[in-house]
Amino acid sequence: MEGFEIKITNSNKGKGLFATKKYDPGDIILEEDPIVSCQFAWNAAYRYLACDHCMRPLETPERNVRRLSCKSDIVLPHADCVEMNLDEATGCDDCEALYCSEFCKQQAYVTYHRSMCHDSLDALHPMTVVLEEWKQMHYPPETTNILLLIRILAYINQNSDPAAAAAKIKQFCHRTVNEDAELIHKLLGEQFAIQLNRLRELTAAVIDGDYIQDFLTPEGFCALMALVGTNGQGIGTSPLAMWVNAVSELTMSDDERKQINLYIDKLYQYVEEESGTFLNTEGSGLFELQSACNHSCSPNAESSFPYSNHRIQLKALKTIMPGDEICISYLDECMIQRSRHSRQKELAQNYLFKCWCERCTSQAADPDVTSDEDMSEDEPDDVD
Ligand SMILES: C[S@@+](CC[C@H](N)C(=O)[O-])C[C@H]1O[C@@H](n2cnc3c(N)ncnc32)[C@H](O)[C@@H]1O
Repeated sequence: MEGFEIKITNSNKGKGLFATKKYDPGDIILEEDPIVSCQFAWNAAYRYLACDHCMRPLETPERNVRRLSCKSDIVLPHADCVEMNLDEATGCDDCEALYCSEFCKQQAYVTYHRSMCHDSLDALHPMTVVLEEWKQMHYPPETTNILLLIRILAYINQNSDPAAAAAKIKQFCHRTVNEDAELIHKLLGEQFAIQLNRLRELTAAVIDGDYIQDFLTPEGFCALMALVGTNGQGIGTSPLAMWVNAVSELTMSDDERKQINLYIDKLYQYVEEESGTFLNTEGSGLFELQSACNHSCSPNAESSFPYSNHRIQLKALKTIMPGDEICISYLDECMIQRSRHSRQKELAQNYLFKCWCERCTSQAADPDVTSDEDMSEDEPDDVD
């Protein structure tokens, strides 16, 4: 590892990512492909077409914007500024999995797909059953992903050193049995114990192997679900965003630029009217380095997916000095502006931890953040 290391922060936050050199704003800290990733089941069900391995969109920006806005007559200008290479797309010979390239098809096959491949038209196949049942338990937005969990198990099974692969997975952030159960309760709701057991049985019917037995016991499966819930990194790609980025790079006159920006605003308005905020090809992945990155309400780094696939990039937002902890925000831009009380509530509810970042623990007042919404919340706010 160059420029950073993973070490224990303190007993409240566990491990963290620390700089070993100076980074200036905009510097790339790391880039990484996930151990495994996959698209959310609901996202795929709504025909957000993506490579089954790297999540690269498999529809053109024009087709994407037509589908999301329900306007079949939209013709995007400068459509050819986005290179999609859709003619390189290829399918698995035995099931319905679609890939953006022969490379992804091979990567998937050697990493996890060989032990999971099934005829997806067979409604009774255990894989189809587990995914259908998962979809009934989870309507978008999804917080975790049963297919990701099965891919993790398949990755262990297919690894040339399965014992080392299992040990690597066990090193991801995990908690006590009770904390895991609390997290799953939160993820699945009141029926969680029954549902968890059902998912465990269905998963065991899909995949089996000597080195994954620990993960298929009731406790082991609960811990694995919690591991996916706390370490699974959301991945989002969008053909429309690819087009918008590519258009912003084109040389044009000020007047043309003004026109195209107005046109883009209009497109997003159409899309929002029909599809709300459900715009991206979404899924999650398990990243070895990125998952060591803790949350801060005053982050010094941010992650993104600049290649429109599952490869993540971590970039400095501020100057980071050697020895500093590198933190991202798990909260969205709007939530991060709100008071300590609101942020803590959101993190406790959706991520099940009490935030020990510097902004939350500092005694200094932070008067910039009280919004009307904060003030109308149940408790008086301890404005930071
Ligand atoms: C993706 S992991 C980050 C790495 C983790 N600290 C570890 O030891 O592996 C996310 C978990 O780290 C902990 N965490 C992250 N940011 C935190 C913060 N600001 N305060 C307290 N705990 C935090 C929480 O337990 C959270 O579920």
